[in-house]
Amino acid sequence: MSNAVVFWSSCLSAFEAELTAQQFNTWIKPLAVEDGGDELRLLVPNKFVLQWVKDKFMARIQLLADEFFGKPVTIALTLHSPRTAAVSRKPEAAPAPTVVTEAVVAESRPASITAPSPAAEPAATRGRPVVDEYSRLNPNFTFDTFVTGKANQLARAAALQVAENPGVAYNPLFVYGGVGLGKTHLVQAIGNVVQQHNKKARIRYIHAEKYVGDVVKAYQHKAFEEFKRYYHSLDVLLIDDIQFFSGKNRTQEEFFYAFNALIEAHKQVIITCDTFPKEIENMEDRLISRFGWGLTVAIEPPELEMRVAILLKKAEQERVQLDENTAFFIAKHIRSNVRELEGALKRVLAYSRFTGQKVTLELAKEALKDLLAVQNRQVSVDNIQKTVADFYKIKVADMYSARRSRTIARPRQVAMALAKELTQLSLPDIGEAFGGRDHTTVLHACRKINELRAAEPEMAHDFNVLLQILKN
Ligand SMILES: Nc1ncnc2c1ncn2[C@@H]1O[C@H](COP(=O)(O)OP(=O)(O)OP(=O)(O)O)[C@@H](O)[C@H]1O
Repeated sequence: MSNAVVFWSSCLSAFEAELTAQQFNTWIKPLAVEDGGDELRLLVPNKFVLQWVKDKFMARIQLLADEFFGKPVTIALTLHSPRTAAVSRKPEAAPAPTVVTEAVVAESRPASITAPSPAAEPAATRGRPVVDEYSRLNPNFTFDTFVTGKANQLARAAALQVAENPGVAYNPLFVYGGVGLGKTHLVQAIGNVVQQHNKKARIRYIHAEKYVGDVVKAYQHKAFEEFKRYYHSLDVLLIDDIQFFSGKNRTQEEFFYAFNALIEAHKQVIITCDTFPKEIENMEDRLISRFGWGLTVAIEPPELEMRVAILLKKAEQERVQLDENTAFFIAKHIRSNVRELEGALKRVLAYSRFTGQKVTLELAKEALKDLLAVQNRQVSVDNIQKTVADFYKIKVADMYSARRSRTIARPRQVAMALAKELTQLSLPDIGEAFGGRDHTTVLHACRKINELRAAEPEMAHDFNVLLQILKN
């Protein structure tokens, strides 16, 4: 199909205009085009994107293609990515040879860190497992109890795929997002489904800090062989908050071998983290690059309606009647993360039990009075301006100045978006606090920052960090 590239570039422009930046960057930008003779071949990086593009965008692409070429065009969606090679079941598509080489090197590490013979094992530790076999899955962390919204729908869809096809769909699955946004819940939901489908599956959920502890134990007991045997024999390894590996070189090395062994054997690895892989500090490059082999998905802070839905769901689980007005009140005031939202609801329910009164809006206001007072006191526009100026190393005065250079204007927009998110002020009020700017400028800033948060992991990260600082 000649002119395939020209067509694709016009198609990209059309989609860029029609979709949000997040949709465009997630679904359309990763595609490439190839001249397939009689047909047009669209190269897709993984099965997940393939299915989504097929369902949501194919009709539009077909229309654009027929228009461009002036005749009906056959379009083939084809999987094409080094990553898909790494996760394919086919033996020839196993991970790159370097992995095998490095795994072999692991076997011949210095004697001081390899397992001693049983006779050399200290009597006190003989027979004591270096890693306990208990798989700590919380049975309440299921897909059914996980409320879905824009903030987590992609992560949830990917998690479901992995739960249905462990070791095949995306390996590893890397879920990242701020504190208390449901990462642990979601990955444990995967573990629970896999366990239900296969009672014998060896599933290990472990918090990264505990894994570091296991490495230390293996050191102390000179039992790295046992450690390795255990971790390399799993069917599913769920490792939570991997940012805790930062700067822990020996742990990273051990995890590298476990990771390679599992991926090579088509066993599922699922990782959570508080940031995008490339932003994890003091983490070996070879690990960071491997984190991106499968699928990396974000969980964003939930928007208002989703927070309300979560509250209603939690109340239902507690068999408590919660009306929407009260749920909206709580959700409007507790914006930082789901854990805090849950905490606020628990407080309301405890207050209701304690006083023997039904849960009403009045009761919620009373129960959360202290919490909200602290919150309102803390988050003022002044506070936001100062925090953001410190964060980006600019002067606080630039928050109200007329300067328009990018290094000043962008942090100012971030501060405006934070003011919208964290205070009850109206857009004109916020404009006023930023040097008498028009409310449309504030609106534009909020939209722009939301777009950037969706499109650029760095902005999403900065914004979340600032939210956490301001809420604490
Ligand atoms: N979408 C959701 N639906 C229902 N409950 C949720 C949702 N998101 C989070 N929660 C609940 O919020 C609480 C905190 O979630 P979780 O522990 O999974 O967060 P996290 O992202 O792993 O946090 P951390 O970074 O601190 O490890 C849990 O009780 C969880 O059930």
